[in-house]
Amino acid sequence: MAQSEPRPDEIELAGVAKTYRARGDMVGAVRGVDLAIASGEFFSLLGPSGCGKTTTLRMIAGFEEPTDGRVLLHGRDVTGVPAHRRDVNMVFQSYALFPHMDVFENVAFGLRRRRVPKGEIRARVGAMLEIVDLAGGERRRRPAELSGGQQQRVALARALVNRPRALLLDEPLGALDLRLRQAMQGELKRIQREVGVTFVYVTHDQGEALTMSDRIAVMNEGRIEQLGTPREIYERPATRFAAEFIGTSNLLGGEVAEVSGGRAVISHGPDGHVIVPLRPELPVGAGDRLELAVRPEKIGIVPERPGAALCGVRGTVSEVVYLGTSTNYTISTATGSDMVVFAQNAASADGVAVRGDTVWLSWDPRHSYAIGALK
Ligand SMILES: Nc1ncnc2c1ncn2[C@@H]1O[C@H](COP(=O)(O)OP(=O)(O)OP(=O)(O)O)[C@@H](O)[C@H]1O
Repeated sequence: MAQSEPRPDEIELAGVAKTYRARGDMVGAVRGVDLAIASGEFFSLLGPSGCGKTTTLRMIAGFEEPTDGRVLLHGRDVTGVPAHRRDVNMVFQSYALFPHMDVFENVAFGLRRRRVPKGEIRARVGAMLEIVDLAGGERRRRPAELSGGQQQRVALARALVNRPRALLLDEPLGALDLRLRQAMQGELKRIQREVGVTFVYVTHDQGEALTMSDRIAVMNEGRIEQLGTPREIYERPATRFAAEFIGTSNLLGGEVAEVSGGRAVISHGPDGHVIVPLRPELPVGAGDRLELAVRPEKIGIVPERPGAALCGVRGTVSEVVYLGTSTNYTISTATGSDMVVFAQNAASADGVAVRGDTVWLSWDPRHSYAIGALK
């Protein structure tokens, strides 16, 4: 069989920057973003408020023009091409549904405007309402007669019925309460898989990005701090910002006592030590000061000092919070800093430790990751 041509990336940003002028000040909203999103990918832009996610999305849509750099859609340079001539659609947090039209007409609107034949409209809208699970009596209701989640699904159906090559979603679940938001996360993912359209998803919710995305770009102050799969980003955060923004991290630091076999050993307190695998892009020698992180669920609480092959940090239990399936422990360590441990409440884990106990924290060095030099 002949090998198929590699498909061009669906969306490509090359050196894209956006500077706004606001009351005489120049605001660097996006500061040189390079990324390539593949066809059919569920791609998230994740970061805190003001980091430039929405501006990046609006430049892909064509609602904003970059100050610098180029936007390519399906291999074609569309910088300067107006939004309505780009083969992408956007879904807003506010849904922007027509209040006087019922569900069917809201979804059919774009097709009617493009003078698609009536029979085809009926078939396409009907099929789309099936996909978003609104094919029953809801199809004749107006937006005000629908729940938030149902309105969200109408907005989604309306955007997808035009068969865009990519759908851009700006915090689409932001207006929903927690339970509905979690239910809709699963729904959105299912719909995306079913229609096979590229999704670019903006969110400041790390849990949402981790559960839904094929890949995530973590943004901070207009730049991409890290780009990778949810697992890569969670297990190997490249920077202190990524380590702290996504999940909970214990940050430790100190002077490197020894480097061997691609690992650095750092003393911790009078009798503890931490071992950390080194990354090629982060060269470190004995005497350098290094910061590293370890996730709370990777750490075990043990009564005795662990062997030299494991990391071992001594401390006193200062807080125990029982959460049903797990217990969170806070440990004041010998260097005075606090560490957090999440322990599953398995049958064998009953009463691991109580407040005031002196314990050892132990973990496999594979779970320590170096995040940068310490000043
Ligand atoms: N039209 C504008 N004029 C001036 N500054 C703007 C404009 N739009 C956005 N900004 C600024 O650009 C920066 C990035 O904004 P952007 O909306 O892209 O961030 P965001 O990550 O989407 O934030 P949020 O999650 O709060 O929506 C912010 O500092 C914002 O104040």
